[in-house]
Amino acid sequence: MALLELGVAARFCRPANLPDRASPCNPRLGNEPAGATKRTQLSTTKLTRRVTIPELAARKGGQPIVVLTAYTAPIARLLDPHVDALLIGDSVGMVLHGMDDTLGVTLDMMVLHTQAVKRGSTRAAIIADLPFGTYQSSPQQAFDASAKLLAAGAQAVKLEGGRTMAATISFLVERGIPVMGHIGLTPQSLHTMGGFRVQGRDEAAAEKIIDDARAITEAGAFSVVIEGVMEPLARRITETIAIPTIGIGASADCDGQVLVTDDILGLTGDATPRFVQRYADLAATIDEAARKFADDVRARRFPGKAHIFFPKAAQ
Ligand SMILES: Nc1nc(=O)c2c([nH]1)NC[C@@H]1CN(c3ccc(C(=O)N[C@@H](CCC(=O)O)C(=O)O)cc3)CN21
Ligand SMILES: CC(C)C(=O)C(=O)O
Ligand SMILES: [Mg+2]
Repeated sequence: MALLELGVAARFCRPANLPDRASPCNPRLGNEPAGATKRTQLSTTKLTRRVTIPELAARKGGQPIVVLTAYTAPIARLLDPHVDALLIGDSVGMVLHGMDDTLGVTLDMMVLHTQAVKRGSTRAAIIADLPFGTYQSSPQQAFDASAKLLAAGAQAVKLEGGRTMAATISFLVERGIPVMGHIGLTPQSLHTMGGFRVQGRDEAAAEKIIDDARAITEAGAFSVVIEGVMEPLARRITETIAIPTIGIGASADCDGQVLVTDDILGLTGDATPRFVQRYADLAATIDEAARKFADDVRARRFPGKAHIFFPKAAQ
C-alpha cells in the first residue's frame, strides 16, 4: 500500500519530459537516498499522503490553515507542496471563463475542474464549491450534486449560506459528505446583496452572521469560510465557534486564510478585490513573453535551427 502510494505520487510529480526538480510535489521526496530503508519509505509516504478533512478540522486555534483556489492540473501541481487545501472555487466562472458573476457556473464545469485538480495534486486536501442552483432547493438535490463532486475527487464540498442551509449541511454530513460553510459576502447572493458588498456593517447584520456561524457549526460543518466582513466580527466568530474559520477579506485572527490564486499571481487585473495581496505580476510576464514571440515571428527569428526538422541528407 505504502509503495503503491509512492509510485502514484512519483508518477504525478515528475512527468517523463521534465527534469527531476526538487520540489514539484514535496521537497522532502527529492532528498531521499536511492536505497531508502523500509522505515524511511514509510515515513516519506506519511509526509506525502493527502491531508484529511478531520486533520483540517483539528487545526482550530492551531497553526493557520493555508488554502488557495486551483482549477487546473498544472497550477494544482505547483501549489500542492505549499498549501493545506486546494479549493476548486466557483470563482472559476469569472476567473477562467470570463463570466461577470458565479451564477452561470454549472456542476459539469465543477466536475471537470475538480478532476483536473485531483490529477495535478498528491497531498493537499481537495474541496469543491457547489455551484449556484445545485443545492438550494432541497437536501436531496444537494446530496446528488455533492456525490458527483466527491466522485470527481473532492474530499469535501463548500456551500454558501447560514442557518437557511443548516438542515442541508446536516443531511450531507450524516451521509458521509464533509461540508465547509461560507458566510458573510456570499457571491451567489450577489443580487440580494446588491453587488459584491462587505457584510455585517451594523450590529443587527453582525448578529445575524454570528447566528449563521453557530447554525453551521451545530449542523456539523468541519470548517467555514468567512468572506468580506468587518474585522471585529470575523475575530468574534473565530473565538465563538468550535470549527476553523477560513478568512477572505475577514481577519488575520481567523484559523486560516484563502485567496483566489489568479489574484495573488496578478492575473485578474481590474477585477481584483481590495482584500487581495498580490505576490507576483504574471500579467506583465505573459505580456512580455507574447510580445517577444510576436517580434521573433515577424522578424523571422523564430523558429530557429533547434526548433525545426531537416532530412538527414540535407544536414
Ligand atoms: N478574482 C476573483 N477573486 C475573488 O476573490 C472572487 C472572485 N474572483 N469571484 C467570486 C468571488 C467574488 N468576490 C468578490 C468580488 C469583488 C469584490 C469587490 O469588488 N469588493 C469591493 C468592496 C465592496 C464594498 O465596499 O463593500 C472591493 O473594493 O474590494 C469582493 C469580492 C470574491 N470572489
Ligand atoms: C473565494 C473562495 C472562498 C470561493 O468561494 C471561490 O473561489 O469561489
Ligand atoms: Mg465560491
